[in-house]
Amino acid sequence: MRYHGRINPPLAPTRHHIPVLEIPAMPDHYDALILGAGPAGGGVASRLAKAGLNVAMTDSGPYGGTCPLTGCNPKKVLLGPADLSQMAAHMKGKGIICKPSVNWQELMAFKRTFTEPIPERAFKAYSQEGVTTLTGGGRFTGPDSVEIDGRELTADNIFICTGVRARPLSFPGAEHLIDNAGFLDMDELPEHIVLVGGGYIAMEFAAIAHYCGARVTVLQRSDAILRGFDNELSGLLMQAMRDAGITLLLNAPVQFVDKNGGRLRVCYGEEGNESVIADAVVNCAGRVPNIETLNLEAAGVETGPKGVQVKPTMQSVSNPKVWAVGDVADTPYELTPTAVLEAEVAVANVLDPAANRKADYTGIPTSCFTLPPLAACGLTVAQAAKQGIPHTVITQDLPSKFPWKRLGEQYGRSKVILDANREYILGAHILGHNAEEMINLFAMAIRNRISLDTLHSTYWAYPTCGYYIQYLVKE
Ligand SMILES: Cc1cc2nc3c(=O)[nH]c(=O)nc-3n(C[C@H](O)[C@H](O)[C@H](O)COP(=O)(O)OP(=O)(O)OC[C@H]3O[C@@H](n4cnc5c(N)ncnc54)[C@H](O)[C@@H]3O)c2cc1C
Ligand SMILES: NC(=O)c1ccc[n+]([C@@H]2O[C@H](COP(=O)([O-])OP(=O)(O)OC[C@H]3O[C@@H](n4cnc5c(N)ncnc54)[C@H](O)[C@@H]3O)[C@@H](O)[C@H]2O)c1
Repeated sequence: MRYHGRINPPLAPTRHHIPVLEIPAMPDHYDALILGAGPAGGGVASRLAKAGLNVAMTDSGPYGGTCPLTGCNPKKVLLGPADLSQMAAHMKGKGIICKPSVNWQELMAFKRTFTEPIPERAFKAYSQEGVTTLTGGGRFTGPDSVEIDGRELTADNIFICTGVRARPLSFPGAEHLIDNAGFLDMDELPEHIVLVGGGYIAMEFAAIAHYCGARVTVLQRSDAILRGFDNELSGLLMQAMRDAGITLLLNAPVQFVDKNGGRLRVCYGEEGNESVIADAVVNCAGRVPNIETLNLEAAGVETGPKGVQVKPTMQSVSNPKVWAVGDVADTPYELTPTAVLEAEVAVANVLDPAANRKADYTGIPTSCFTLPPLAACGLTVAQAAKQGIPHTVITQDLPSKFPWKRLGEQYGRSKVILDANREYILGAHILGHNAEEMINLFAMAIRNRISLDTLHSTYWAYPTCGYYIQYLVKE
């Protein structure tokens, strides 16, 4: 029997191309069927196929998922010139005489050299690994059966790896907003851009747009940004971004958006009495799981507001044939490394159910790629206090230390949480140039319980930021 994968409309507007391939004859039953070909689904599919299982994977959009197409990687490419521009601003009067200007069209063309080859490359790579690669959205028809494009497949294990998408907003005029995919693929840099929200995506996009030359307004509905990060450091980041010229408004819920000539009027505040005129408005108001179209009731799969409810083994709490991995699973993180971690855990449990492997999130690092970046790993001070863990906090200002001073950095701070005996690191929080790299060293120390003695007996390259870690863990 021959199967022709159908090209479904992608979830969000995208330029990516789904290859139309003749799929070889395929059975109706698989050892594993995976819905979603992002880092989570791909991680599961590759590992199970390598272990010799009969695996099929489908995606309703382009292969690759959010991270390489509309998330981590394109964002980091756009951040390159923004980073240079920020550095030049800090070095003004210290040897730099002109401000770099960014050619957005050229930058976008460069970004597309990363994103455009991904879907076809990923599709082919999984096929070559022995995965039956399908296209089309999956929809459960029973506890172990899924319909894809009119055809029913059954599997011993079904993996939900469908990710998350921008939260639909309900205020009038919400249809005028673009999402992360739209922002990261804009043909022109708008003169004035409004970002709705105050989390990772809003802050990162604010840094990119501002340092690439746009006027930026962030409208955050609550009284803080970047919840979950250390409050003092996120407050300092807010100060740094405001000083750089970004308008960052707290307690500013958007009430409605309407068209004003060729531009958009964004009305915000409790009564909607305040307004700004913008050329683009971006929905950065959090993410919701892609589960509505899966017909999970047919499979008896329980869900909550954060997605599919799973045991620490990544198995559904209500259907032992179903697993959920990555952003769509109701677990503590929505990050690429944790999607991979969860894929490893689920695969280990499918291959050896007696292993009963559980997801362990100890020492997962995260970085918000703002300018300056804010990175974190392990406990915050508030969490250590709430959990009643005796601890010591060591705070250091970075701009006075050589690696940051030589770059003219004005904002930077580290906060390291040690156990009460000052033997081990419980948490690390860094705001400043290179924070996103330094946090990896803290992650290694926290996850592997490396003692401060060992850190102190390590010799670091001088004069790197890493060299200064020894000073960040002592007063
Ligand atoms: C702007 C942005 C920047 C980010 N930056 C970072 C970063 O710097 N570092 C980091 O660690 N994380 C970052 N993330 C998060 C990271 O992208 C995600 O954690 C990661 O992609 C999760 O992988 P996933 O496979 O679970 O989901 P996804 O990558 O979203 O993949 C899900 C796949 O499922 C498909 N799908 C959806 N519904 C169906 C269906 N019914 N049937 C079949 N397929 C379906 C989708 O088309 C998609 O391909 C960022 C996210 C965004 C939005
Ligand atoms: N560098 C990174 O690793 C990176 C970058 C981007 C995204 N991500 C991942 O993606 C996830 C999603 O990012 P995000 O920025 O969308 O979410 P977020 O959870 O970080 O922030 C959501 C923001 O939207 C606001 N908000 C929520 N509901 C709202 C509403 N109805 N109206 C207006 N504002 C509202 C919240 O107050 C918050 O400020 C992150 O939690 C993170 O796990 C990671």
